[in-house]
Amino acid sequence: MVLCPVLGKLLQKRVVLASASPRRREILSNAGLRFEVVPSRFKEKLDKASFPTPYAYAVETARQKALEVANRMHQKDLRTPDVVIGADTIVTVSGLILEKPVDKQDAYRMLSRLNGKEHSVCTGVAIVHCSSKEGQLDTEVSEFYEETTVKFSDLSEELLWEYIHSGEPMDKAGGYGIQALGGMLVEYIQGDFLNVVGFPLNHFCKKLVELYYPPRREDLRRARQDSIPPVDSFENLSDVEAGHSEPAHGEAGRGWDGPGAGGDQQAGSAPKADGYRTAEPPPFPADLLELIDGFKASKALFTACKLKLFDVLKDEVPQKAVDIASKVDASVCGTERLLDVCATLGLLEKSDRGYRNTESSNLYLVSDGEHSLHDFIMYNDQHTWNLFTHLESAVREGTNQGHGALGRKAQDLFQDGPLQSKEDQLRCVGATHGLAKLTARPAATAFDLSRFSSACDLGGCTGALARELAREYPRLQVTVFDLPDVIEHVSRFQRDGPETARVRFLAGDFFRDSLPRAELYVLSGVLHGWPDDRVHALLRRVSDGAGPGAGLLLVEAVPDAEDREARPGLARCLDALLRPRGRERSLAQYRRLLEQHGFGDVQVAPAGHGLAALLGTRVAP
Ligand SMILES: Cc1cn([C@@H]2O[C@H](COP(=O)(O)OP(=O)(O)OP(=O)(O)O)[C@@H](O)[C@H]2O)c(=O)[nH]c1=O
Repeated sequence: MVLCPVLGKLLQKRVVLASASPRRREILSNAGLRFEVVPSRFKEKLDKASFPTPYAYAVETARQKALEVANRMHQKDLRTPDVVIGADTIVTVSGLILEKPVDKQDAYRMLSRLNGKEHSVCTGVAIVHCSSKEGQLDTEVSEFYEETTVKFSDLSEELLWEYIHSGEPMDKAGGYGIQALGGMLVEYIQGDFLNVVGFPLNHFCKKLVELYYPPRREDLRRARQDSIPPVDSFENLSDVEAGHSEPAHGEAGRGWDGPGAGGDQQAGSAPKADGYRTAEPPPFPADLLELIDGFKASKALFTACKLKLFDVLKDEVPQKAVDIASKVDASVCGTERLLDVCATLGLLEKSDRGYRNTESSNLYLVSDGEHSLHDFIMYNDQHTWNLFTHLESAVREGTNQGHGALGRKAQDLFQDGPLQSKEDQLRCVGATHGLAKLTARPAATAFDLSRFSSACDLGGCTGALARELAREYPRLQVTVFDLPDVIEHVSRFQRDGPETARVRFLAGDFFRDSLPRAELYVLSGVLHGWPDDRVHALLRRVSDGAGPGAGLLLVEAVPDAEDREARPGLARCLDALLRPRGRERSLAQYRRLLEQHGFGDVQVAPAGHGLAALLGTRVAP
């Protein structure tokens, strides 16, 4: 029985596996393929340095292995095979290609390099379709590669030698066999297991589908227009429904021993259940597909930031993938793919000379830049990403009570208590700083605050807003009041400027410690993070400390109808559902809060990016 129908396409053909590897033979025969084995005599001695990437080397070696067998069989047998399959597996670590060890010392060197680290296993595969014309061999090669990441545990010398003495490493790329004793060395893998063992069966089947069931021309045309990759599933295919029996060769649709493949399917004219006739296909859902792919784009950005790709590329000089890969300690083929994705997303510029940052990436994505959003991105990767995996239960239960839909886990993510580690704290402070830099200026200039000579920014973090206030109002002295855990990290984010001298930092808890005296209190992005009882407690304290005529400036995201149509508003709307302790409030609710606590004459102004500013004046009690 053949689970993958496309393998049935090969049943009528003379298929040859050009490999001596017992693993490849086993994988393919377990899948139900019938084939002969003719090991290749091609010497694996291509000059590795002449290939732009390790996978290009593996693919070319696979191609040469298969072609050598095809040529030899054609000359000797006079009965040319229909299909010859060649493969080559290599291991790459820190830009170095490892093949099979030549002796035990070599195996030791390889395994020591892999010890405790991640590496890539890449298998190149070539599928050679052969035909004979007037005694001449004609070949058409299709090739691909698959990459899997493997992580080794920290292994002792003793264990490494014990493994080497078992004899297992000697005929295996990288000096180990994941399918046997070597499995014990491996902490985790990402990707196709069989690819590590020596043959990427899943990708092979997909490739056969591509060859034997090519997409209809109209789909190809549309896909090209919309730059959406074709769907690559090999399920639900049968000879009858596909109507093709031979592989297609690119646009030309050339076949080997039958009519050319790749032609259009017969377009029926009967209306289908969805109301469209097959001859008049519905509009291509490009926007929808872009939306479906949205999370991949975010994750690509997160990964590039995590690897600090943008730091490596902050100089103007373009760099090649291979150099970047070694600087970020990642596989060349993986890095190259990620770089290409970043270029497609407009985060990098790609030219013949290599890759380099765009202006905007230099500004926002380099980790130590003044306007860096690196910490904010990392925060999203580590916390928000996880949080959003709970969206379905939050929506089902419709609660943001913390112990409701999300349980303790989500509470931990938004840290009700003290932040867990210094590193976490620093990241949170950096994330807040990056965001505050974006919103500080419009918030500081939403109203004329020149009548105040002192201000206190409660929960003002690194002082991004405080500095903008001090810059805008030359006689204003600003105190930033925040938790000791936050103030501790503030110096990391300070830049020199004439306003610096008028900004001071004070550590304290605004729910417990006495608040500094000031003519203007500022609460920017604070209240939405607290439930009503805490908000009232805080506003009562501010109100008690404020003399008549003192101001209270609130800056908050306000979910009014207009805002919800904008994307940031949408995201915040979902955030609010997921946050365990905070609360979304309308403009009217914030206004009422101010008035309830003795701040009258409330003015409202937009503060940019979906934020609103409210300024109330303390009336005499
Ligand atoms: C990482 C790993 C590799 N291998 C074997 O390593 C050989 C690679 O060498 P190759 O040059 O690609 O193939 P070959 O064995 O020389 O055969 P050939 O195709 O004739 O060149 C293949 O055997 C693979 O299974 C395993 O069995 N398990 C593993 O975890």
